[in-house]
Amino acid sequence: MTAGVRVRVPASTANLGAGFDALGLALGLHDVIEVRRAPSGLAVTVTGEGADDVPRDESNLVVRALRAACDRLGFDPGGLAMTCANVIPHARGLGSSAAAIVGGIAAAHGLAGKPLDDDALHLAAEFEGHADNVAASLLGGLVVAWCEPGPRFRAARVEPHPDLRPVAIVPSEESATHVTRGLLPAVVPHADAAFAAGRAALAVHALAARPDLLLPATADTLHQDYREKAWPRTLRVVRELRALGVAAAVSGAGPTVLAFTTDGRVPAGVDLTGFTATPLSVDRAGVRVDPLD
Ligand SMILES: Nc1ncnc2c1ncn2[C@@H]1O[C@H](COP(=O)(O)OP(=O)(O)O)[C@@H](O)[C@H]1O
Ligand SMILES: N[C@@H](CCOP(=O)(O)O)C(=O)O
Repeated sequence: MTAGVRVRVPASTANLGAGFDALGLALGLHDVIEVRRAPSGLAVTVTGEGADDVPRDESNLVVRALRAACDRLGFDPGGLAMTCANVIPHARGLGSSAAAIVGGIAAAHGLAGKPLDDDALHLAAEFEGHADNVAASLLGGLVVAWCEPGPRFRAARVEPHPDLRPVAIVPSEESATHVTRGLLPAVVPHADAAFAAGRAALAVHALAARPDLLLPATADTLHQDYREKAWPRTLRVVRELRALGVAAAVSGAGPTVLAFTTDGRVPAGVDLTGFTATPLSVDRAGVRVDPLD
């Protein structure tokens, strides 16, 4: 048991085209959470993203995930003083909720002196409802996530190609993931499912070994068009970039556009008014937990 922990947890982009709920990539954009043991009670301080919105009590997502992980570990942390320095934009499709959940679970494991394990991934995915973002934040790099009967969430990490330079093109407006999941149909045509299976498999190969195949690899038939009415400008940017040969896709549930490049550039000629384009690195390490004095 330690006096406190510092957790650094990466953002993520999910789906990567047609890999709906299955593929994720960790990004070099990190929230930092510090949790110290205290005699009693709960004190939460939040700076940066969500500072005006997120709750400071037991309903805070980081705290809820931390408590759930402590329960699973049979560990009573006592009182807690937590500070969250948030950088990942909220409700933009860059996995802020997944990072909050993984951050809370990682803090619990750090305080209890237990390594992160497969149960931590399953718990995080249960919280989030799907494993693609949480697996990326937990493991780093490129992840393939799936769910076994039980249900039991699992994921495998794949080393991304060293030349990958993602660019996040982030609009100012927000879009809640649960809202745009509600726009998805219960069934899709078999031909669309077959298209998506091929492209998602190709995406893993392209992101790991063949960046020259990223354009066909990031085409989607499973979610983007169904969600268009939530963020029409996002899909316009995706289509314009793809027409210019850039492997662009909706990041997670949107509204951010993710351009999978090898030079960190997006071409001039696409109207990005209202968006901010930020080149990012790929996070290869996943969540990091360090003891505090
Ligand atoms: N660091 C955080 N601390 C507390 N709550 C958070 C944090 N990050 C995200 N959330 C919660 O998750 C919501 C965004 O989740 P979601 O709609 O899934 O979008 P995203 O694509 O950013 O994960 C926020 O509005 C907030 O309620
Ligand atoms: N597969 C999920 C991914 C959601 O990612 P987020 O970053 O938008 O939370 C989906 O498409 O709903």
